[in-house]
Amino acid sequence: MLELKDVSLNFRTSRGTFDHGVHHVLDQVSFKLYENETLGIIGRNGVGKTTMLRIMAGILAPTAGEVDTRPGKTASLLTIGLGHKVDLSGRDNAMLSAMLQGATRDEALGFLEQIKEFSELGDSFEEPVKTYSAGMKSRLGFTTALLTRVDILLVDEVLSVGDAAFRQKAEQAMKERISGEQTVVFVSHSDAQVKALCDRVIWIDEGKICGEGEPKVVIAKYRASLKK
Ligand SMILES: Nc1ncnc2c1ncn2[C@@H]1O[C@H](COP(=O)(O)OP(=O)(O)OP(=O)(O)O)[C@@H](O)[C@H]1O
Repeated sequence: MLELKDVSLNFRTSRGTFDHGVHHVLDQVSFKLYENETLGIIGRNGVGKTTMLRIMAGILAPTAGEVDTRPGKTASLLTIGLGHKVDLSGRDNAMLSAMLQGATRDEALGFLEQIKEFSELGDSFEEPVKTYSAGMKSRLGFTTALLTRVDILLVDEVLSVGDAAFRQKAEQAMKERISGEQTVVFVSHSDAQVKALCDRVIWIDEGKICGEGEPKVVIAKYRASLKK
């Protein structure tokens, strides 16, 4: 479905702490994403998980290496608050996001009432997003992405926000979506979520893949490494 071949990513930085102002985030990372699987990506803060998702979504170009996506397949990144136009209402943002994720205008219009209902935003759906709390923004972002269809869903930490009731509902909805014919890459710091949702896990550290395979096994190795 999608393959990373020897992908490296460097960021230029003004800080002198990195090698000559270059921060090497990913170093020749290669893996394949298979159709209908849910692949988890785990690792410490700042190791490059979000960066990897952004490369897979085509938002960032790798410094070296290649990303091959099967022709005609769309990948969409689901993150909180990214891309909201804050002066527009929740409804207009939902419409825009749905269309950006490949829905036609008529399809997007058809989604709006479902998005309003699932997100439980009520009358706030018609208010500008700049008046929303973080939890309200996450409800809008999550619901919009949940209801639109993409071939590869790239999910970045979206299940960790919102209040307990919405989180439970979001997890359940994500589970249903994943159990169907959906290819997913899932970044999360929650072991329970990764174990519940993922078929396979990749553990990233120091720019490289440190472990790969069965979620339970890889998570145990990752957790043990943190205690050293
Ligand atoms: N636009 C940028 N310019 C410079 N450095 C960046 C940029 N984006 C990310 N970085 C750096 O790249 C590294 C990887 O960041 P990334 O957000 O991918 O990590 P992460 O594994 O998703 O972290 P977390 O678990 O905290 O969300 C970090 O050290 C970060 O500071």
